[in-house]
Amino acid sequence: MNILKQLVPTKHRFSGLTKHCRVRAVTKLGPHELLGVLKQIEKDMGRSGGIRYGPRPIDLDILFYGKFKVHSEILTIPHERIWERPFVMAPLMDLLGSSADCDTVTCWHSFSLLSGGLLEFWEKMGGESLIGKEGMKRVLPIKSGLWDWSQRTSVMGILNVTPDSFSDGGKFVSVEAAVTQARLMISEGADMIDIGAQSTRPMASRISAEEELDRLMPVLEAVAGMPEAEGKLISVDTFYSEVASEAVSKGAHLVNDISAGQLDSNMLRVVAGLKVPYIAMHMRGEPHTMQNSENLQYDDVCKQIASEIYSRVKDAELSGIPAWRVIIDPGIGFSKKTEHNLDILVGLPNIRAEIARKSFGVSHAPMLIGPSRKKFLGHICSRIAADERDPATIACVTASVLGGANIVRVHNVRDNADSVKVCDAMLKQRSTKNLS
Ligand SMILES: Nc1ncnc2c1ncn2[C@@H]1O[C@H](COP(=O)(O)OP(=O)(O)OP(=O)(O)O)[C@@H](O)[C@H]1O
Ligand SMILES: Nc1nc2c(c(=O)[nH]1)N=C(CO)CN2
Ligand SMILES: [Mg+2]
Repeated sequence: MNILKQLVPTKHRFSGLTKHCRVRAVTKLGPHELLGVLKQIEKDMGRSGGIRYGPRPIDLDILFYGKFKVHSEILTIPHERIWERPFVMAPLMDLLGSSADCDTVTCWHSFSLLSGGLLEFWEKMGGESLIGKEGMKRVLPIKSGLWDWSQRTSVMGILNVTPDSFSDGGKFVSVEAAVTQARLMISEGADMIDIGAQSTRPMASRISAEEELDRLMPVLEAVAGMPEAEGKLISVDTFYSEVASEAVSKGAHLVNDISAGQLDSNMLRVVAGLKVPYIAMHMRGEPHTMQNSENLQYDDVCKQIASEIYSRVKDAELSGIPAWRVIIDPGIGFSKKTEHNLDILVGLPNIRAEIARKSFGVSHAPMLIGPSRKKFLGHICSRIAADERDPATIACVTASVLGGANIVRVHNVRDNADSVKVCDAMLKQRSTKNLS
């Protein structure tokens, strides 16, 4: 397996009856040497003889080799059957973006013999409409299984164990109160519980990782141990690597980082080692400075958020977190004015389209939206008390799900779960109609 360890699996988010994975990597091996090594790996993994094109434990093929074409008795590059196989094309597309970013990729496009390159070829094959069919779906490895996040929208219930959160500060600090709230949210339909022990509202003063851990751990352990939490996911809302690491060792399944790695230089490396999904949220500055005027300058908010999130995901990849483990979040209320939050809520498809210019893989990442009870809703609806902002939150959740969000982070699970169900039913109806 040595060679596979050297290779960096760039993006793979697909599963079906078989798992299909594409890897883009650098190697010193020549094409025939590489084929020899791949054949040896297949053999070591138990593939011997067997039916051509039939079931097998593993099949390693070379699709492209830089800009080269190879044609020998034992090797043809580009691989001859790329063009007839949606299960090859789909993950291959996720390695690309809509604009070719180097000569090699331009060359791969030219191999398709179409002026629109691989993109046109994929569209002709059926494109995005093939996902969900042909045994292909987008999934995220989580806990011990695969989470098929594209089938329906997930509801993340917020559990703040902070004395100073803007909406529910102080309410769930005791372990009993926190467990009761987690149990209630699960009974109301929460798929995940996001536990946070540090308030990140504007101007919140920062507490240390030690203090955060002291607040978090008793609650996390109690929630993780609840029989009702069986089959549910627990995320930890933290920007500290130490907290993320400790929390995952005690039962958290994913890390939710409002800073996308910018507030703790060890965060990305640590999360890479934890091998759990990572929520990378867009924010400029830190909670103390995010609403400063320099952090609120946008020409085109969706475009800039897309490009800034993409940079964070790229950093995460370079630190060892594969892009397919990343969940993206445009960060409602973080370094945003009311108008920016509204631009995001109506512009989620634009954010994805903008990311797609760089990487189809990242543009198809699960997207989380967290508008719950935020201040801009208070401004729009003249609701000073945060817990009066639930109807306004539902409006945002509705727009988000219809715009392509896959996870909504909310305080009031009961009412938002209904909104999500209706939106999912509408989306299903829309896709059925598009097919007919
Ligand atoms: N680009 C390529 N990548 C891998 N093998 C190739 C390539 N071009 C030609 N071959 C040859 O094809 C032979 C059979 O391939 P393999 O054993 O992978 O069959 P298969 O897996 O049933 O077919 P496929 O990979 O198309 O599904 C290999 O031994 C190899 O010599
Ligand atoms: N991923 C994510 N995490 C958060 C968010 C949010 O919008 N997204 N909002 C918060 C403040 O309420 C705290 N944490
Ligand atoms: Mg093969």
